Amino acid sequence: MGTRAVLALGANLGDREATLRGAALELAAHPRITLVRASPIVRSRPVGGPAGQGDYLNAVVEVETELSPFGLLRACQEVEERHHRTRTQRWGPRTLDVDIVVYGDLRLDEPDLTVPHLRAGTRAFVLVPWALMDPGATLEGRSVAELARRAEDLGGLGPDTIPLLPEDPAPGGDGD
Ligand SMILES: Nc1ncnc2c1ncn2[C@@H]1O[C@H](COP(=O)(O)OP(=O)(O)OP(=O)(O)O)[C@@H](O)[C@H]1O
Ligand SMILES: Nc1nc2c(c(=O)[nH]1)N=C(CO)CN2
Repeated sequence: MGTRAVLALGANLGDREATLRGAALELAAHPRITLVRASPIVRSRPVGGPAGQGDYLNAVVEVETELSPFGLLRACQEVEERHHRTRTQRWGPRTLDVDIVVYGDLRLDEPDLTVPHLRAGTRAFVLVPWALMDPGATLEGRSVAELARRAEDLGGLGPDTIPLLPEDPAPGGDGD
């Protein structure tokens, strides 16, 4: 029995939809990661960072994994790396971010890994798709849907959504 974890995906460069879909499928293809369910994609204005960046597409996925927290971080970074490689462009804004939002009930504060993710509880671009995927979800005992309502908004974008996966897994997710 693995651990349930929630991962946040974000992209604001290139073919953002294709990047998010590719990332979800690559995570699902990992031998020690099972994709349980996925949120729809939401659009949001960039939070922080330099001015003039394009809008983001964000989504979250729930996975079950036998990887350790650092093993899962590494798997996320491998997926990021694959999408950061742009042969024609110099280093620029990233095409893909994959963050660990929660890993079971674990609390960890290491130099390279903090879970739950430090800023997840205030980021609408994480909380809104998470609540859409799992209306009953909690983050450190608090309702994710409630946190999503209290977070800063998506910058005037959304709530129109785009499916992340061609065919969403059945509600509840554990159809095996
Ligand atoms: N929960 C986490 N998920 C992913 N990376 C994390 C986490 N906690 C700490 N990190 C560390 O953060 C680093 C990634 O920083 P990065 O430059 O991607 O931050 P960012 O995505 O720009 O900002 P933010 O952390 O606010 O999302 C990684 O090297 C990783 O070691
Ligand atoms: N809307 C939005 N803003 C961001 C995002 C993101 O994924 N979506 N990621 C960031 C760095 O992780 C910084 N700002």
